[in-house]
Amino acid sequence: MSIVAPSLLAANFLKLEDECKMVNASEAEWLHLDVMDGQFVPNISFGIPVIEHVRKATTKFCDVHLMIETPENLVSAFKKAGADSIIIHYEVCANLHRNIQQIKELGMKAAVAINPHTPIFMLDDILADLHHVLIMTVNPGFGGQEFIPHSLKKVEKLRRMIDERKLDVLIEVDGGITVENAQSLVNAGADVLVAGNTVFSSADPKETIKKLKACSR
Ligand SMILES: O=C(CO)[C@@H](O)[C@H](O)COP(=O)(O)O
Repeated sequence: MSIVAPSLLAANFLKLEDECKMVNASEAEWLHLDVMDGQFVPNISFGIPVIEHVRKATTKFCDVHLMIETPENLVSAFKKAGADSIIIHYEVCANLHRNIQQIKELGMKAAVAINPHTPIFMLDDILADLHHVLIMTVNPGFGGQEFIPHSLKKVEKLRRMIDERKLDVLIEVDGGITVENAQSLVNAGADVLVAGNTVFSSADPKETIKKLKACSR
């Protein structure tokens, strides 16, 4: 069974409480929260005050994906807002090891995201310090984009790297995940499926979450 993480970016922002209730009542274990700064990615989403409110409405593990520059300046504010895990981008962190330690010292699970152009081997010396790795399967910044097929190979490579070293690191995939392609990602080695539009634009979101969750290796 996979871990499903609905991405709130695709929710109806006028009805966030209802959207959280729907996720609470579903089989999803995580809620994925996309924070964008308009600098690292060409879009702005939501930030700390929204996450503080969502935290009160959700019973799920809050997985906060920081698509921002200098994430280290805001990590403790996101902890206060209720984050359970923080994902920072490999591409913006000159002191990645230090930044990961900072997240862990604050009592959160630490994760690194890599963009479609960043090879898996860049994670070689940080992998053992992570709770999960987020492989971006679209270019970050927008929901509703098409899955980049090459990502499957990256998931396979990372799975091999984790298994060969007998590490306990989860692989999360994010972007263009659908009920149709989810099983192939899980076969390749993914553990956590982030899904925005597939869930929130679905006629029956809870049933869609159930179908994603049923994907297993
Ligand atoms: O981080 C991002 C986009 O930058 C994702 O989390 C999207 O929110 C996924 O949306 P869908 O592709 O599933 O609609």
